[in-house]
Amino acid sequence: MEDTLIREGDNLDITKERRNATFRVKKLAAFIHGGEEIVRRRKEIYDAVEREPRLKNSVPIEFLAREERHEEQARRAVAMTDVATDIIDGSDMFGEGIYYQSLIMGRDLHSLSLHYSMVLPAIQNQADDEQLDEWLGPIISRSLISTYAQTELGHGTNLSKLETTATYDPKTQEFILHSPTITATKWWPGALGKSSNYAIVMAQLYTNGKWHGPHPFFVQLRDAETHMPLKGVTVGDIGPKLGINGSDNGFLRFNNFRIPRKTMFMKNAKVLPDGTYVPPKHAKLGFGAMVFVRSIMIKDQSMQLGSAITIAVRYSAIRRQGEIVPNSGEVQILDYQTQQLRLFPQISRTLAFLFAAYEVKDLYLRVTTQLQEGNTELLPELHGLSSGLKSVVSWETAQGIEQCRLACGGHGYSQASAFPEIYSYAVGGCTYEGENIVMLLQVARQAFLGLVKIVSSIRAGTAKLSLLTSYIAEKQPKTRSKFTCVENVSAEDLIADFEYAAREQIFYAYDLLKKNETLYSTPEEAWNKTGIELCKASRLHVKAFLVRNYFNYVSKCNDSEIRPILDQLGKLYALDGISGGGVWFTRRGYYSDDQMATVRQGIYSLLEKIRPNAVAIVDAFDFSDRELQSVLGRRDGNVYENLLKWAQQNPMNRSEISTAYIKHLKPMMTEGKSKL
Ligand SMILES: CCCCCCCCCCC/C=C/C(=O)SCCNC(=O)CCNC(=O)[C@H](O)C(C)(C)COP(=O)(O)OP(=O)(O)OC[C@H]1O[C@@H](n2cnc3c(N)ncnc32)[C@H](O)[C@@H]1OP(=O)(O)O
Ligand SMILES: Cc1cc2nc3c(=O)[nH]c(=O)nc-3n(C[C@H](O)[C@H](O)[C@H](O)COP(=O)(O)OP(=O)(O)OC[C@H]3O[C@@H](n4cnc5c(N)ncnc54)[C@H](O)[C@@H]3O)c2cc1C
Repeated sequence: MEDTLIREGDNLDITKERRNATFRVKKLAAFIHGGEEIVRRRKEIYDAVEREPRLKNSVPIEFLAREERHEEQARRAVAMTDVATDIIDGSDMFGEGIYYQSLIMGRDLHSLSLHYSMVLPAIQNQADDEQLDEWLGPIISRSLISTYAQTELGHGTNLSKLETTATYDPKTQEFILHSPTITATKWWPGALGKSSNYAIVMAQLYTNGKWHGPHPFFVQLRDAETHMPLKGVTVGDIGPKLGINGSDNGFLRFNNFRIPRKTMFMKNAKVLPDGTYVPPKHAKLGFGAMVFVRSIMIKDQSMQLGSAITIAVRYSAIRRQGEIVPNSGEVQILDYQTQQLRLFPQISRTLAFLFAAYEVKDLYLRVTTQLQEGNTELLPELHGLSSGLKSVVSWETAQGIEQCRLACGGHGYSQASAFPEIYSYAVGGCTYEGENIVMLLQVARQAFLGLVKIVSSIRAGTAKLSLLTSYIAEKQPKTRSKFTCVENVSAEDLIADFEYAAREQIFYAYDLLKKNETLYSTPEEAWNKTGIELCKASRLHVKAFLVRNYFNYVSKCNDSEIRPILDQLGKLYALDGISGGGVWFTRRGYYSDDQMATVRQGIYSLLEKIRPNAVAIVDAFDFSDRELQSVLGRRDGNVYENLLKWAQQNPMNRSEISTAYIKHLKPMMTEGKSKL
């Protein structure tokens, strides 16, 4: 990171903000990113990317039409991966990988996204030794391009009802892949339409007349030389989307397409030459690629929210609009209390999500090590943590980005702000890798070792609880929340408040489920009728995790310069959650009306404390202008002159007279004149 973010020629308001900060940005950046060495590496990577001519992003992506964008993103993806090993540690997908990619690709996916984010981890973790030998080389050398083809027109969430079949033929030792209906068409896979010549295909496995559920196969789709689809394969692009239009998300159909036996991933489940099926140690090991992306996307999402809030805070520091005291001059919009309430909680959320991303990364790595030793014990915990975080984080990120956009008024609506790109990219995370509500229901059913199962075992006194769930077994306090005022409240008290709310709702949802089981004829119907309350329980459970994890992470910081800032942001995160959560905290009088009013006072006082440091805090997220790609969020704060430049470089302004005028408007006006 740069020694100082202040330069000659910068906007005076933003410079003053930086000069008045009470801490050194470098220190906070080091804490946020996990140490000085990591920040130093970020700078090294940034410089290397800037030096590399092939990584120059000269075309402003937002002015490109879909096909041009797809082509430009393919060019960037190839250049990025050509030089990656000279610049980053490619094994660190959670850290250097995400950062490096964001510098080059911006907020978009591309021809190689799925190749690296799903296929590579699937091959590393689900291929047997022979398959690994055969597939890993071409994946790494990029002599083939691959994707992950699971979702179909008719089914995405419910994997057990996927319709694509893989029927084993022992005579030829082949599987026959087939799409029996229109709804069996694979639909959505990234880079499937035009880029990939291989795909992991999820298909229902049949051997010797028996069904064994969905299994992954590594399938060649296009000719290695001509890139034409192979006979029996129909493939194409599904068309423009809300975002990620650099990616050719595709459709795919098979017509009795034969593939060799060893194209089925065989580290876990196996089909022997005679068709005998050998089941895996854990039924869901074949879903590992999804768990990987759910784990990695938490950091990506927090960085999207972080870039949105950096843009909004910097812009709010240079934008002057209206007067607080009449005739005393227009104020920076950052001085409005309402603006602060819109923005500062997004700073806290970014940090809470980032610190949670560090935790899920650690768990993912532990589970991967365990799985290599054949131990599946921690898999359900990872499934729960990654599914729950994925849901809550992607939802709050999308809402937070939208608040940042609104907080920038009209300019927030322009592509020059970058908000449309950030939002349309990030909000995809609410849907892909498991629709958020569905994932919350998984949390209720299974996550953190199964909230629902936990409740019954706690009541029976037989619960085996992990660190993430042990609070559920604690007795609800009979007394009120200990909250008296923001100055005195401790991290432990705030964590206790969130655990109270989560515990209350978990037991409430459990009791309702049990009641519904007596009212409805099947447990599944009872489950459906309890769905809303179960989702609320999951959300509160995840929020309690986020608060606990935030304060645990921050407790490692002993630096008197930055610790107060982290404490203020943590308190704001928690108090904003309590104030917004209302009813969850007032149940059984746990929070009184007076306490709630004091919470709100506490928030106002935190906003005031954070205000002088707001620009410096977002500076510490360490986003370069290259990453932000936002005229509003420029480091130098020189927004207005650059908005004008941005508009002037717009291809529509290349000529004074537009074709729309020549073809349509001029004839109309001429005709109008003739009628005068
Ligand atoms: C460098 C920058 C990187 C940034 C990242 C950006 C890259 C983004 C690229 C985006 C690409 C997107 C790709 C995709 O979207 S791929 C398709 C993803 N699809 C889904 O996620 C589908 C969602 N559905 C499911 O996961 C399952 O069907 C569902 C979990 C909903 C149910 O599964 P199923 O019906 O098979 O199982 P049951 O409900 O019967 O449950 C049985 C038990 O198994 C447990 N379970 C389920 N899944 C798992 C798992 N993965 N691991 C461990 N355990 C699992 C489940 O909880 C049940 O447990 P219990 O019986 O104990 O209750
Ligand atoms: C940007 C993007 C990229 C993608 N990339 C890929 C890819 O590379 N490969 C791939 O295979 N797929 C990909 N997908 C597909 C994605 O994984 C699915 O869209 C996602 O899993 C949701 O499934 P669905 O579309 O079937 O939604 P549906 O399941 O039809 O969901 C529709 C609604 O029904 C509700 N619902 C569904 N089931 C239940 C239930 N059991 N209980 C309660 N409510 C329920 C949902 O909550 C939701 O509100 C991508 C999708 C997007 C948007």
